[in-house]
Amino acid sequence: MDRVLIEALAVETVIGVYDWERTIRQRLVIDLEMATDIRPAAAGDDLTHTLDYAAISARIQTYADDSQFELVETFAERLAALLREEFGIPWLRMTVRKPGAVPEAQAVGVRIERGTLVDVSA
Ligand SMILES: Nc1nc2c(c(=O)[nH]1)N=C([C@H](O)[C@@H](O)CO)CN2
Repeated sequence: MDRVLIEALAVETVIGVYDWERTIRQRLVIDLEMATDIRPAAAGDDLTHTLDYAAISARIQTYADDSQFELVETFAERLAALLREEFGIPWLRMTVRKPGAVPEAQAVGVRIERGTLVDVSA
């Protein structure tokens, strides 16, 4: 199935398990792959028939502004559920990276896939 992409979306949020992390905002970087059939939008050149990556990016920003989880797992899981429900996304793959959390690593984080991937192409 086709995908609409958002790559390396940077957000600031309260995230972390340690006391010092509860008082600051840290950067998370999100990659999102969303399954959808893009042909209806392409046929009519019509944004209303596809997943609007600008609207979804804006929703992720407000979610990050308002959330204060300890684990990146919780941040990712709840965001995936919210996006699937609000935007009717049948399947998504989301990577949430926390740069700088482990100084020796470029980034650490989680990757999840949620929903059902139905191939309607061909
Ligand atoms: N699997 C996870 N491991 C860790 C997390 C996390 O969210 N998921 N968080 C931390 C700390 O908050 C860390 O990022 C502070 O540097 C440790 N391990």
